[in-house]
Amino acid sequence: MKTSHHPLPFSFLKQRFQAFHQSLSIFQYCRRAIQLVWTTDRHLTIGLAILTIIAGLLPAIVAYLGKLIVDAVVAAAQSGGAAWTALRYLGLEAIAVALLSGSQQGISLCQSLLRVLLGQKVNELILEKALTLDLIHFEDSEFYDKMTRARREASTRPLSLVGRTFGLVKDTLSLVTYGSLLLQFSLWAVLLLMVAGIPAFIAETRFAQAAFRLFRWRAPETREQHYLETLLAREDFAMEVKLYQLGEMLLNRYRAIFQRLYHEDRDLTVRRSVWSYFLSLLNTATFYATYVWIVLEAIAGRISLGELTMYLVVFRQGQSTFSAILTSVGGMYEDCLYLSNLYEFLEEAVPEPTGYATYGPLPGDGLRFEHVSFTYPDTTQPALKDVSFHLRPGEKLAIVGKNGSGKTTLIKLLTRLYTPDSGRILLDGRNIQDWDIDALQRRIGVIFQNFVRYQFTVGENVGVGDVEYFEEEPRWHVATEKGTARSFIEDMPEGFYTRLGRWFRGGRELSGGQWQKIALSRAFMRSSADILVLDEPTSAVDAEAEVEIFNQLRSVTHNQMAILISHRFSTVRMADQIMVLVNGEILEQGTHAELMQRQGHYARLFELQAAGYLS
Ligand SMILES: Nc1ncnc2c1ncn2[C@@H]1O[C@H](COP(=O)(O)OP(=O)(O)OP(=O)(O)O)[C@@H](O)[C@H]1O
Repeated sequence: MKTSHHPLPFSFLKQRFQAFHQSLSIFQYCRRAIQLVWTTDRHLTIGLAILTIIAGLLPAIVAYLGKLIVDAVVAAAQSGGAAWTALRYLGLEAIAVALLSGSQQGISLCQSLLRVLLGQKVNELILEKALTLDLIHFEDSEFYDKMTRARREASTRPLSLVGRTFGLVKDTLSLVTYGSLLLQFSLWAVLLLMVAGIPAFIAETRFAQAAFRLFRWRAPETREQHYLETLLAREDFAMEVKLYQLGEMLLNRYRAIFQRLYHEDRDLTVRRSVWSYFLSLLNTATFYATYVWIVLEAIAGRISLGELTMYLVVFRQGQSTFSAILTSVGGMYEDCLYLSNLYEFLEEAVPEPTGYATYGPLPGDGLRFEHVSFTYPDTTQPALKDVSFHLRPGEKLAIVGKNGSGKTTLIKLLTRLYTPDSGRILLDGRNIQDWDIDALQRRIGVIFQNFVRYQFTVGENVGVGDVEYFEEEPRWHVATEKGTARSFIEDMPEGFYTRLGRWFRGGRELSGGQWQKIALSRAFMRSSADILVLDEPTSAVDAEAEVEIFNQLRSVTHNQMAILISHRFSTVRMADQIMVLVNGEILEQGTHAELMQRQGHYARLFELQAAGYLS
């Protein structure tokens, strides 16, 4: 016996329904886009709404006036009466048409203004969000893609969505008024009008989904393309790209990515346009079928000549309005998908600030690392293992170790750019995680190896060390004096007001060592800081300048703690404590004399370097 059990169709239907429901839920972004526009500029939004309603109602009025004109003309011609009635209608129609084009112009004016404001607003939102993020986010490529996607498209999408939403309202109003005129002819004609457009709508939505999927998949390729563009077109890369003759190779890579993306794009665009043509044929067929019908009705004398013209206009325009509505909905779907990406980025969870303390229970205790370990996300090898040390106010600590031994990582943990996996870092007896992040960072002046070369003036390049006093020239003087940069700055034609870098007109380039002195001055700018961290601050300066910098460092930082990372043992030896890191672990720790006496790793490296200098 056969049982008629059909689980398949049911689950299939359920699946389709869920997919449909999911498709609809994407439209929640319309509300958010309108909110966004509303908060951007209320007046323009209200103006846009009013003009939209006017532009929606007028076309049907024009069509109706057209009918009145034809009927009045026919009546006047048949009875030989005056032409006044027809001319009056004609005048009214002219006014209505003028109003219609005025309202359309107004809509495009409001939209142009809103586009600029909205683009700025969304970009600001994205940048504000970027400010709140952790360094970990920036190093996460998936997250980075999300941000790139958000920045690339989303600043134009919200307005497009709002424009389409308003367009939809306008078209719907027109359609309802057309429909009520057409209803006098036949309910079937109204239904025909609607049914013929539905396939086009389904096709549009599908293609919109496909386009968005492509856009999402492609984020890494697009990012690579941007990166190649930067390599090829930016001044700081130009020298190496030229000397190694990388240009052609990079350009070929750039082209190859373009070709791949273009082929995918082309396939989708071709398919979209073929479908759209065939579906429009369906519309044309419906139109002519109805045309025949209306003409036959007119010949049979069941409708007037004026009605004939009005129905034809209404049907043709109704049909195009209806497909415009469907296309808007398809386009809105696409916009919403893009916007979902923007909001996904804006709503990315931001770590809550953990601490609020602005001072510690043991002022004067200095800095302590207690069994600190840390592994970078997505890596297995710990970058730091069980690191402990104590640095008292006024003491100088030098860290030495091979490349990749964890020196910079230690600084990143101290400045809370990352959080240790285990162990504690204490400042004035309080865990730095419990400190208010701003208060903590104000106490630390850092220069990293890859410090930023801002394309600002010299003074501002120093000033960024303490934003509170960013533009205070006397402070620039003090800081550059300490950083041994003052003399060469004063030799420049515009002194502290010389613009650095080549991006802007009149910019001047500095040598590597000069830049390093600027960065050093930047760290000294933070006069409230009592921990000074210098990550290879002298790698690019000459030997004489190095001695000067360190004598300076000693004399100007006698109350401050300093952590110095350096590969030059001639400067390292001047520190109160020296720490040797190997694979993230402390191998040796002590003063220069102690470590030399131990005849260990440090002593060996020191002698090796001294021999190098002597030979
Ligand atoms: N952002 C990061 N993500 C993952 N791993 C990292 C990251 N930064 C550094 N590392 C790894 O952590 C280890 C320690 O790096 P760190 O930058 O602390 O070394 P370093 O001692 O400062 O080296 P150098 O002398 O070359 O400046 C290295 O193995 C490095 O590959």
